[in-house]
Amino acid sequence: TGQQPSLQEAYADRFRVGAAVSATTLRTHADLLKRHFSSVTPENEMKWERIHPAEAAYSFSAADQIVLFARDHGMFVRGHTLVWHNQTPAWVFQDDLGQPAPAKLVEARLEAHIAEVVGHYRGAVGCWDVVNEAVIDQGEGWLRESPWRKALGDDYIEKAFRLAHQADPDALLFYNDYNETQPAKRDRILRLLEHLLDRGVPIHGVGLQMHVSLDDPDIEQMEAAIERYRALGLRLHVTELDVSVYPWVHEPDQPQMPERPYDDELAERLAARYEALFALYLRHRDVLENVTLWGVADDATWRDNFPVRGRKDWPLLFDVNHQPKEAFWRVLRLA
Ligand SMILES: Oc1ccccc1CN[C@@H]1C=C[C@@H](O)[C@H](O)[C@H]1O
Repeated sequence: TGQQPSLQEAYADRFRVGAAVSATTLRTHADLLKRHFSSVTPENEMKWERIHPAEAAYSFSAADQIVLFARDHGMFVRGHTLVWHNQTPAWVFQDDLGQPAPAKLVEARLEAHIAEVVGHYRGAVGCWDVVNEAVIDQGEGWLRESPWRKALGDDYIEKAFRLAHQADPDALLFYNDYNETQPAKRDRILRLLEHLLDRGVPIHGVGLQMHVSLDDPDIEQMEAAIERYRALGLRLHVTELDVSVYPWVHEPDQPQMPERPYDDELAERLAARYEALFALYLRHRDVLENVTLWGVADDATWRDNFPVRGRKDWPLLFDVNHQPKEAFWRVLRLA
């Protein structure tokens, strides 16, 4: 990476360029991380199932490694994520007989978790994805029927934000979601954000996951959504950008595209897509402060197992040998 121009230096006066990391990729991808990124997000190490595996047991060591690496290299840290319906252990919602725990017990656990985790990283984590994916994808409702909502009702979201703010008044607090530019879901997210803002809830930004494919969603749809979110006066972060070379098939009964090789045609289509995405982000750099990719290189991407387990994907800026792809050069030249 010595001779490579630095991506985060090229974008330094536009927005931070970040990457999701694990305690492993901290080592295996260290050179690329140090050279090209100015923000890191623990991909899994701060999720409830990892950091608070049992009621009386917190496990900070893996996330601490990431936070210390970031501190050593002057990188911003995005905390991910305090309240989510996935990767949260069942004990949180159960009493000691394995029955659904009463609301007061679940609320006490929420309070303890946020106080302990946000308190532990106070001054080291610059912002938190306080609540992840609380809004439904399809259908007529609004909020997802998550274990949190079942136990605590709709205002678990407000509670989580207020608890996080109490634990670290200086941390910026974000709501994070995916399919966030799809108009119907966008409008449900906007309804939630307006509800929180109207109630004076301490929320500072919206996290746009931007898990996209080569051709969808289109830039116009994304820009229309960005215009709506920024109109609320919130900061924007792109939090989990990756560009799958496969179409996003939502319907479980629909066939998924079979694995395809990463050839020159794909390399060019991916490069053009990344160029269009970063041009969009640059148009909104006055409120878009952080663009984080959900990984560093194609040898370590969650997309190899979602939505199809074992189907190789090629969604990031560096290839399986940690070399810059055409997409990297096109993004760099845009700065
Ligand atoms: O949770 C989902 C469900 C369906 C589609 C996409 C998502 C995206 N969900 C993201 C992806 C990977 C995880 O590591 C992140 O924590 C999560 O925010």
